[in-house]
Formats: sequence, structure tokens, C-alpha cells
Amino acid sequence: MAFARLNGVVIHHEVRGDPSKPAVVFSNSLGCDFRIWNKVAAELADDYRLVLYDKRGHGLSEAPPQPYSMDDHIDDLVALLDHVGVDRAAVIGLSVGGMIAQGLAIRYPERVTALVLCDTAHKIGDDALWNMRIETVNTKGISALTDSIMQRWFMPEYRTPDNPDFVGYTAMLTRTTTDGYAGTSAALRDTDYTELTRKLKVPTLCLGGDHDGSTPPSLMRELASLIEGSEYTVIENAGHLPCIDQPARTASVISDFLGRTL
Ligand SMILES: O=C(O)CC1=CCC(=O)O1
Repeated sequence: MAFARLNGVVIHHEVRGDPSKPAVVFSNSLGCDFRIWNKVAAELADDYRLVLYDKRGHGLSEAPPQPYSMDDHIDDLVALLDHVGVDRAAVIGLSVGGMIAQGLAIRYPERVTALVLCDTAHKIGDDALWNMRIETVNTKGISALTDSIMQRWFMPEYRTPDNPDFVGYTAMLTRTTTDGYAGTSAALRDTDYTELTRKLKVPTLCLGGDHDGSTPPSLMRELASLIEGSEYTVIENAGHLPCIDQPARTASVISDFLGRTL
């Protein structure tokens, strides 16, 4: 656990594993912090140097006033890689984290060895969707959105109060700052990587849950079709966060790809 002020914002991060091994950095989804990766990271820790972090407004990182841009999130990640002394890394990004990963590879191709794009897209949602979320979280709080978000994140059998994990991950979402949630929603609203992602020339694995209610398989397939030579794997019995509901399978698919690629 470490903190650094980067671009004027204190960013919570952690570096694990052997510094001589290839670097892998994880970027998280909206309303989540880096603990979503803990089970997957444990499976990769022997083979890679792992960098995990909470993006601005999330987890233990500071929350500057909204709105944020996707470039703000990318600049934070570049500053973090500089801070921990990583020149080049494979980037594993989930949802908005997958857009941060695409943006990093677009702006700094020399710093990205591979992409793992999980439950994400080149464009997620539209202005109306994100403006509704920004307005709701600013006027009523994140709790007004929680049920609908959970329906997109998790399958029905997972979403029961008897499931301690479900209760815990709900708390992760509801404890996200208003500025972090609304600020990052503005970044999502304002980003469309369709044309820029087409130009990527980096080994890429796309993966996503078969029951993902936010970035469904049809959208993931569209993303994969934009990136020349990319692979696409569907994680069965998983929602929007396969690193949580199918961690072993997710880690195995990622480990196989990184082992062949790095
Ligand atoms: O909240 C959702 O619908 C899921 C999501 C979209 C972008 C992101 O990072 O998470």
C-alpha cells in the first residue's frame, strides 16, 4: 500500500512481485477500486511485476472536483508508471479501465507491450445514459443507482443478501465519492475511441462475461473486430466483473495470453 501525489492528485497504488519480471498494470471499472483484481493478481504474481492502483475519485485515491476527462485518467496512469519506474507494461483494463488502457496505447504505444481489454468497448453508452447518471448521483447520491448497477454487474444468483461478497462489492460501489463517480461518468460520456482503436497495433486479448449487462458480448465482439489480430474469449457464467465472479477462469485466460505474448 503506497500513496503518491501525481498530477496534483494523491493516487493509492501497490506494486507486487519481482522487479525483474515483465510489468503488468491493472486499471479498474467505474465504482470499483483495485481490490477487484486481488484473486486474479494472486495467480499472476509469480510471473510478473504487478502494479495496481485506484483511479482518481475511487478507492483510497483523492477525488478532485468533477468533471474528469479520459486524458486525466491516462495522464494519472502515465505518471504512476513513471513514479514506480515502469517503462513498458501490459495493461489489463476493465470497463472504463479498458478505455484508459486503449487511450494509453493510442497516446503512448511505446509504453504498452500488450492489452487485455475486459468487459469494455471503444465507446460505452451515450450522452443520455451518462448525463442521467451524473444528474442522479449529484442530486440523490449513488444509492439511487445501486440496484440498477448491480443488475448489470452480477447475475441474479450472485445478487442475494446472503452472499457476503455481494454485500461487500455493493459497499465498494456505494462508498465511491460523488466526484469520482460523476467525474468519471463525464469521461465516459465524452470518449469515443472507435476510429483511434482501429489503428492499434499491439497484441490484444478481449474478454468478457457472457452475462455482462453493460458491455455485452455483441459489443465486445465489435471491439475485437476493430483491432487487427486481437483475440476474444467469452467467460461463461460471468457478469460485468469476471475477475470477481469467475477469477480462476479469468486468470487462466489472461495468463495463457500473457505467457504467449510477453
Ligand atoms: O456501471 C456500469 O454500467 C458498468 C460500467 C460502465 C463503465 C464502467 O466502468 O462500468
